[in-house]
Amino acid sequence: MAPGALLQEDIDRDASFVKAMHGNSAEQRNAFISMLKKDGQAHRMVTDEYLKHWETENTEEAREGRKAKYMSLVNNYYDLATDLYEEGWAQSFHFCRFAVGESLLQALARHEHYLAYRINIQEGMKVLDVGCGVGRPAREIATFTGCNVVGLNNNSYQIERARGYAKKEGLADKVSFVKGDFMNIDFPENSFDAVYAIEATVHAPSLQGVYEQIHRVLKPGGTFGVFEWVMTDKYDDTNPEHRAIRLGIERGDGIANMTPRKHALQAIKAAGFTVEYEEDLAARPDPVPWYYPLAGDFRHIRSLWDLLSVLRLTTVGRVAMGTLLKALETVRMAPAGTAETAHELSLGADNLVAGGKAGLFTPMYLMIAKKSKA
Ligand SMILES: CC(C)=CCC[C@@H](C)[C@H]1CC[C@H]2C3=C(CC[C@]12C)[C@@]1(C)CC[C@H](O)C[C@@H]1CC3
Repeated sequence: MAPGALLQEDIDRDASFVKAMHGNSAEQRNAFISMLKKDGQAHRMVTDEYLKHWETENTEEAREGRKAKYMSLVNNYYDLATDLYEEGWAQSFHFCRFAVGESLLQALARHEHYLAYRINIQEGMKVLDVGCGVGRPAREIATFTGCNVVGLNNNSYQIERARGYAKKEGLADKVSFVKGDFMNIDFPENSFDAVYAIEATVHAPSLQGVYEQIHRVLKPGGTFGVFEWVMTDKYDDTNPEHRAIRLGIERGDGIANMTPRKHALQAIKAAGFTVEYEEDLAARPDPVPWYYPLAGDFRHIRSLWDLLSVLRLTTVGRVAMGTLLKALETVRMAPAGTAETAHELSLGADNLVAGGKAGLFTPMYLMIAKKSKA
């Protein structure tokens, strides 16, 4: 089956799972309470569905299977992970560089401002955010630049939460959210002045496919900027340890197929873009590495608040969270499968840190690309 071609049964099953599982929990602003308000049986089914994608071995054939099912894989993943992300990290579902003494929230916002600056977003522009999560970057960039952002996302639960936050923050006239598949973007060609994607297009079954869609909806002369998740040039596909890290990241982060950096660069060019700039920002000699909160490196902590936030993200903090969730599951206060999901995310985090430390993986391969004027 061609990437982007979806099985109707997957779409229907996803829609009924979402309705049954989330109920009205998207309206609850506190993510931890949202997590407790899921339907237990539906949550268990979605957890099992997600884990089923990983029953096959670490082969390219198995990846082809996951690529064909990317939509249910990614939707299952975010149906399970969204509340945990918000609770344990922030409403910005991405990594960032850190300046010395900078808090996580400051650094996340700065990373978003940097991309907006690199693609030259100006006041009043119409901008597309591809894979917008619960919309924190869209709200930040709209506020920072005065542009109007449309967030595209295929996860209904995230869309509902994104709309709720925009309304609450009085930004509903500046940002809007549309449910849709980034492999088949449902906007006319030449619709947007600029497009950005922050750590989202890695979920696509084909980078060229998603970049082609972005190219189509971007106005001639417009700029696309992306922070891509890729394996770096140091990654050796014949090395079993490297392959295990790649698979661990894919499984822990809802990714059907993560590709090497060179492939991403070829894909954006093949999609019709002229690449103006490309750089792995993780390769800069920063004093504080991007993975420090997950690695629990206490040398970089500057305040009590930093300590409290980072403690929760370390292996010990993650195990403590898993234990709490298991206890809540036992007394039926948390839906079945919550602790298992937290465990999967935690294993993924260990692989992200291992990949980051070894320089095999980057979540911030920056590409700035233009659509020609003609
Ligand atoms: C999946 C993609 C493409 C991007 C998301 C990047 C990050 C925001 C996440 C990657 C690993 C995540 C983990 C958590 C929060 C969000 C991430 C950092 C937790 C800390 C959430 C709380 C859980 O108990 C443990 C998670 C570990 C992984």
